[in-house]
Amino acid sequence: MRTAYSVDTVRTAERALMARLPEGALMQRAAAGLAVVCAELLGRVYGSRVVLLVGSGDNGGDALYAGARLARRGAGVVAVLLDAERAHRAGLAAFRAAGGRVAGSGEAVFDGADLVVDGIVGIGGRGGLRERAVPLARAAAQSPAVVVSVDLPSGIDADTGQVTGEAVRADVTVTFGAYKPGLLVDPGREYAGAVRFVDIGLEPADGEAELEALQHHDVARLLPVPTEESDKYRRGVVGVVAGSARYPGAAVLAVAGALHGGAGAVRYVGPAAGAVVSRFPETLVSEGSPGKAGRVQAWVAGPGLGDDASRLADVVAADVPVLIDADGLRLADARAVRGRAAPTLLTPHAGEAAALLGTPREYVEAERLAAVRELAARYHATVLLKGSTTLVAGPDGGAVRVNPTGTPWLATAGSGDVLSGLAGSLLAAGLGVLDAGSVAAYLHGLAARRVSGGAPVAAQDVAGALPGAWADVRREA
Ligand SMILES: NC(=O)C1=CN([C@@H]2O[C@H](COP(=O)(O)OP(=O)(O)OC[C@H]3O[C@@H](n4cnc5c(N)ncnc54)[C@H](OP(=O)(O)O)[C@@H]3O)[C@@H](O)[C@H]2O)[C@@H](O)CC1
Ligand SMILES: Nc1ncnc2c1ncn2[C@@H]1O[C@H](COP(=O)(O)OP(=O)(O)O)[C@@H](O)[C@H]1O
Ligand SMILES: [K+]
Repeated sequence: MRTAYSVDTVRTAERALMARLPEGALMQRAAAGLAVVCAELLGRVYGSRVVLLVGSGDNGGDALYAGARLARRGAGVVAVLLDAERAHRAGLAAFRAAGGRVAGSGEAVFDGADLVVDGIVGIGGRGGLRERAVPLARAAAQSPAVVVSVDLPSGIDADTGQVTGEAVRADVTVTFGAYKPGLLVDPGREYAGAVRFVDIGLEPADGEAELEALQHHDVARLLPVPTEESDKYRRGVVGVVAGSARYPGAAVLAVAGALHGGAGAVRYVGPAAGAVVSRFPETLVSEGSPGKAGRVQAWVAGPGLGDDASRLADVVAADVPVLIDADGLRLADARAVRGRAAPTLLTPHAGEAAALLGTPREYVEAERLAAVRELAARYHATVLLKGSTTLVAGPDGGAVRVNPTGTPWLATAGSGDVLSGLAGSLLAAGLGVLDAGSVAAYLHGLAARRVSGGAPVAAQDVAGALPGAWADVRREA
């Protein structure tokens, strides 16, 4: 599991570690790691040209010490100081002693640069970039040089990933001691480029993580795998309430996802039974009410219902885990959802989340982490917020899961229906609700990447690639 920690938690861990180490040791560890990554990116350090953007805090200090290391190896390193009076004193002295040079005012430092090191501001930053730093961020973006951000891209909020105004766009971010949430959650994540982690010995307290990202081995451990004793009922039955005369395809896609989620059988209840069976004859179909469809271990309700709320109340009243998606989020009775005793998983995209919260969509997109937590608390439900960064939050606080797989090619009609079916099937197979949501998002994203390879994908191809994604996870874990 990869974990990310808030600035407060990082600061506490930093103080504890600093108390045990000689002064300056932590910054030396950070700068050494940063210099190693810079050297790797340069290929040949000797004769290369490096520009440091140096703010007046320790983030600038890291850049200066790393610049000193590169200068000693024969790079031509020039530092642009945002505030000459307040630049990290010892770092600047070391930089100069190593042959580094401070840029004069108006000097065209970016011309011919191979690498720009962004040490403007790190976890001490508040708000978007200050005015004086903005032209530097723009010039770095326009230059062909590789941009490396120190700890995090200057201007992104470390705790939330929010970007207010301008921020540095990095090709690579070298982060120290702990991942920060803003590196894993959009929009900040997009500014960070590839994130490299440098271990400086920091040990944030157990249970303090803000975010968790599953990795292959975590997912492999959670996947439901049948044993000798299994039969289709013991593996779990998932019920799908989706589709309408107008949107039969949503039912087909949700069933496609459900068939690949590990449940032993899929029941479909609704008016698209004909379309479902002609595509997936293995589905058990009925047209009446969900309450009369036979036993299931979890329900998926909502995709493609249109305005037909008639089958929802039965599902919301069921005493098994229920996933509510798409039209179901609009149609379900909020009080009944909040009052459920069995686990509930809501899977809105940003627009649906905004409608549930009564906020503008822009708020959800800018502050995904706050939005998903707020929704989970308000509905006493686990919430999977879809989009460029998929987050899954439980109703009782605790770390939010952030999905590390996926591709923007997933933004295609019907791919959310596949995800609902998949997650519902994992619920029916017995996974906890946070695990079912995050494992589904992981496999879904992996399947999309597998099938896309940089080209457009259709939702049914994502469903078709799910078995391959399972196999990859189990083989590579
Ligand atoms: N944690 C660890 O274990 C380790 C941490 N280390 C490093 O220390 C870094 C944190 O250093 P830090 O605390 O000195 O703060 P930092 O990020 O340099 O920012 C403060 C400066 O930025 C300014 N400023 C503020 N907002 C701004 C904005 N929007 N736009 C522009 N400027 C802005 C602010 O100005 P002021 O408000 O004072 O006028 C002040 O001058 C951390 O990220 C990591 O790199 C490693 O060395 C070792 C291990
Ligand atoms: N920019 C993006 N990058 C990555 N994944 C995305 C992006 N936009 C949407 N997705 C994913 O695509 C899927 C779309 O689901 P949804 O919005 O419900 O579409 P539909 O209702 O048409 O099925 C979700 O899994 C979501 O996380
Ligand atoms: K930075």
